[in-house]
Amino acid sequence: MSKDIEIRNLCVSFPEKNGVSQVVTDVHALFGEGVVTGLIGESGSGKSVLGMSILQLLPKNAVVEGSCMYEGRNLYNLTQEEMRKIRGQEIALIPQNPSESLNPIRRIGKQLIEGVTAHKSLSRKEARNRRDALLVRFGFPEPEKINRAYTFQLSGGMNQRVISALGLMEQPEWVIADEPTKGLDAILRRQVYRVLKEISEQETRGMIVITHDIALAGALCKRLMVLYKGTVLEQGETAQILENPAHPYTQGLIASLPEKGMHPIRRADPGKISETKGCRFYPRCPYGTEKCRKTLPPEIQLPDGRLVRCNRYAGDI
Ligand SMILES: Nc1ncnc2c1ncn2[C@@H]1O[C@H](COP(=O)(O)OP(=O)(O)OP(=O)(O)O)[C@@H](O)[C@H]1O
Ligand code: NI
Repeated sequence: MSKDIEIRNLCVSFPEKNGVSQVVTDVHALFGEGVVTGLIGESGSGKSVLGMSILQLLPKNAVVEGSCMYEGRNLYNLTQEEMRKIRGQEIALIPQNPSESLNPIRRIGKQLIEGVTAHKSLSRKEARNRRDALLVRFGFPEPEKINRAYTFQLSGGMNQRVISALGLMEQPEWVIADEPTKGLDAILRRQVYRVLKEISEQETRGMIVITHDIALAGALCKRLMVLYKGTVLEQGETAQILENPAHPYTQGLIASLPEKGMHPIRRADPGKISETKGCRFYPRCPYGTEKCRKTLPPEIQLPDGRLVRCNRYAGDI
């Protein structure tokens, strides 16, 4: 049975007072076994929504259409009971907001072993050993101090690392790490990167890393998916995308990196903002045409294998 995670035709919307707000539109993604895939894109592009959809962790009012196949089952159709068996043990999420996931009135050490002992995947002693070893790997040389602490006594960056350890406690087959290096200084970022790299090579079947940290994505991920306003504009091998971005948005994203001179992507043309039918990037695109304004470009495969959703590669403009 395939341990790939394959998303097809994913659309996610939220009902609003004046209609619906569609935040993910027709996403296809194959997260292959043995591959670390990075999801990159500006704030609000739908990275976390996509990640959370896999584990049915979106709020109840979210409307999720499409399929997410894993081991022959569509995860979007599983009951909460079936989903509970998958979360944490098969596929674990390291969430974006640690403070929402940690209990404010329980000591960190207890929280880290709770899930494992409830699922009986490890004995109490094994669970404590794994917890302490993970804490050391995530940059806490004296784990007993952290174990005794409460979440409010820790900094944002410390909580972020605690939540990474928590996500890995049950030795999941898959890890979805949402901004694992957020709030960390350069040294700790490198440390977290090294641990995730080791874990992806030694323990997991695959990993999805959601990040704004393109350096992290470049170092850790074999493949990248670039999201913009809920659509995937480019996906393929990391080296191809970073060295030779094809989509005008990816080109802009890379040109805005500090090492590339920090040239910001230009703002949306106010006259074009209301265009909603065509390419999502049309209002900001330096190459936008009438065709881009009117229709969502198809996903086009380039000779090197990557997929790009842009009319410039459709061959007829
Ligand atoms: N519960 C919700 N109700 C309504 N809209 C939502 C909800 N959750 C997310 N959204 C909207 O969905 C869009 C995508 O949000 P998402 O959190 O996935 O972005 P993101 O790419 O992870 O951004 P960031 O990098 O800031 O974390 C945003 O426009 C957001 O406002
Ligand atoms: Ni997010």
